[in-house]
Amino acid sequence: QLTWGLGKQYCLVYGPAESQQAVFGDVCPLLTSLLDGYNVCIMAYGQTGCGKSYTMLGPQSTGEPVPPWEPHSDLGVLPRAAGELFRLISENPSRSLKVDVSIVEVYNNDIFDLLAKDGRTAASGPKREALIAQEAKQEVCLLTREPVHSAAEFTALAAGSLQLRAELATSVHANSSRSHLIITATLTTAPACGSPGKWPCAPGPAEQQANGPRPEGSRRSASGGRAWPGALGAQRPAEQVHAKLQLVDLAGSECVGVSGVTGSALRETSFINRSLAALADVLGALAERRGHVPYRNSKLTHFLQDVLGGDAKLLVILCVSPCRKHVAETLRCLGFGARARQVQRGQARGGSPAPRKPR
Ligand SMILES: Nc1ncnc2c1ncn2[C@@H]1O[C@H](COP(=O)(O)OP(=O)(O)OP(=O)(O)O)[C@@H](O)[C@H]1O
Repeated sequence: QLTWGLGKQYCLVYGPAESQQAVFGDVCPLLTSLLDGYNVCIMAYGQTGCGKSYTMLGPQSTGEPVPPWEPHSDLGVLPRAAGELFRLISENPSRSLKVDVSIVEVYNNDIFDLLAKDGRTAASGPKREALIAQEAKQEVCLLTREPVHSAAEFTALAAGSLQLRAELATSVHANSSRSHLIITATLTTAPACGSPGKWPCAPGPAEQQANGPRPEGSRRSASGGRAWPGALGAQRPAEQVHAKLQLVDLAGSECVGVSGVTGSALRETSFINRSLAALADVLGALAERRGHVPYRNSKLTHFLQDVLGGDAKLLVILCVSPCRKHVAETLRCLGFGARARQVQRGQARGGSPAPRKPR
């Protein structure tokens, strides 16, 4: 694995024997930045079967029950980040930070809300496309948001949603993800509703009007009222978005000749490769500081527009195969990382973790 940190622009390299704990050791300072108010995105990119889901989610990336927390276990970035997030929140309870989680997959260039519930039974229903609404002439993606109160709740929610994620056995990987998975934790601060300490507040009539009707079955909660790319719901003015953490497990880039897919799987591969190419195009446009950045060429880049083009802290984890036969894909992956590294971000808004020396 190689990690490219945008903004600070540094690169760390991990060998095959490196532990998940060691990888997270270098990711962890970003959680402090999150609590400091930065938006943070951690994204895994690479060839199919190279360990993206393993790195991001751990061995339970196939939706198996989450093992108990142990620092030396194989837990991935997500459960570790969740643990660190709630540890940091508990250190300063006076800030009254609240965490809501939304989980989507981008499959065949459509966005699916993996937390959408069946309206009547409130149970996980069949996978449902995210609802799009028009708000102030902008498209807003209305997603289900689940409040979580502990790392265990956060991790269990993610593990449950993985069972809905599109997978397929290919000749390269038996559990190949066919979609991009985006897990977003939104941190909000307590609303200013006249009586300090009352949390949560019931929305007032004006606020309800501003929000409009909720999508059926949705438990949409507070949000910053963002436009489509980072857009995670309609605005509730009383609540302030403090920062947003996005964990992105991209579908793997794939050479059709090697993976041997046909039919609908071939169509999926084509969508995956096109969206990854669109992501590379966006990074290329940002790196060259072009006037037009083609975010709208794919739902993936449109959804991630906030973190790609904004002043969020973006960390790209490249997963590459050590096998000689995959050298072409490996070089492509490194090319993506090099492009990401050329993107100049805005000036940091505050203190940021010092980069460690490459190993
Ligand atoms: N560092 C590692 N240690 C042990 N096993 C690993 C490691 N990385 C990956 N694996 C194993 O390799 C297999 C493929 O990994 P994974 O599912 O994470 O690949 P992927 O890059 O997400 O693939 P795809 O893009 O096709 O979904 C899995 O069985 C996983 O458990």
